[in-house]
Amino acid sequence: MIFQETTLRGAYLIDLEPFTDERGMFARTFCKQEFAAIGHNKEFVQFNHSQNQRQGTLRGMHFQKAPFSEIKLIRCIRGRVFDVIVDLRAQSPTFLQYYGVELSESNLRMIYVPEGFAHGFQTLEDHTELIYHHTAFYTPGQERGIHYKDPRIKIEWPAATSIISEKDQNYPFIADTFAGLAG
Ligand SMILES: Cc1cn([C@H]2C[C@H](O)[C@@H](COP(=O)(O)OP(=O)(O)O[C@H]3O[C@@H](C)C(=O)[C@@H](O)[C@H]3O)O2)c(=O)[nH]c1=O
Repeated sequence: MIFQETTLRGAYLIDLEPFTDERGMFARTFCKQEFAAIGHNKEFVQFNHSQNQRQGTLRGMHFQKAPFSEIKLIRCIRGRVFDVIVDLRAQSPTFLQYYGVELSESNLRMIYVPEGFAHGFQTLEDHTELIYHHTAFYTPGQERGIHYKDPRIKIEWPAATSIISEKDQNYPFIADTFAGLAG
C-alpha cells in the first residue's frame, strides 16, 4: 500500500498495490505493520457495508463525539463516490478545512480518516457500494453531524443531490461558537 497524507493533517489517501494476472486481481487492504508507519495503533472493531441505489445519493457529514470517536478506513468496492472529510479537531492546523477525493472500484483507493473528522460521500454512479472499518463501536444516540451544505465549509459536491436521509438534511450548520472536537 502507498500512503499519501492528504491536505488535512493525519488523514491519508491509500493506494492499493494490486497483483494482476489472467484470473484478475489480488491486493492487501490492511496490514497492522504497514499502518503503524502512519501512527495507527488501534484495533478496527466493526466493519460495515453501504449500498446505494442511485447516482447523486448523499450520506453525511457524520461523526461520533469523544469518548465514542472513531478512526474510519473507507473503500469503494462498486461504482464511484466523491468522498469528503472535514477536520473538526480544535488543535488542528487544518481546522474546518475539507478534503474531497474520488474513490472507485477501479482506482483502488482508500481513505484513512482520523478521530475528530466528519465524513460523508456522494455517489457518482448507480449501484455504488462502500465498506468501512471502524475503531469504535456504533453507539446509537451518540451520532452527530454537520450539514452537508455548511456555509463555512463550502463543500463543492460534484452532482445534484438525488437522495438524502431526513436525518442528514436536518443536521445543523456549524455554530459560530464551535470550538472544535478533541482529536
Ligand atoms: C452507521 C450505523 C448505522 N446503523 C443502523 C442505524 C440505522 O437504522 C441504519 C442506517 O443508519 P444511518 O442512516 O446512520 O446510515 P448512514 O447514513 O449510511 O451512516 C453512515 O454514513 C457515512 C457517511 C459514515 O461515515 C458512516 O460512519 C455512517 O455514519 O443502520 C448501525 O446499525 N450501525 C452503524 O454503524
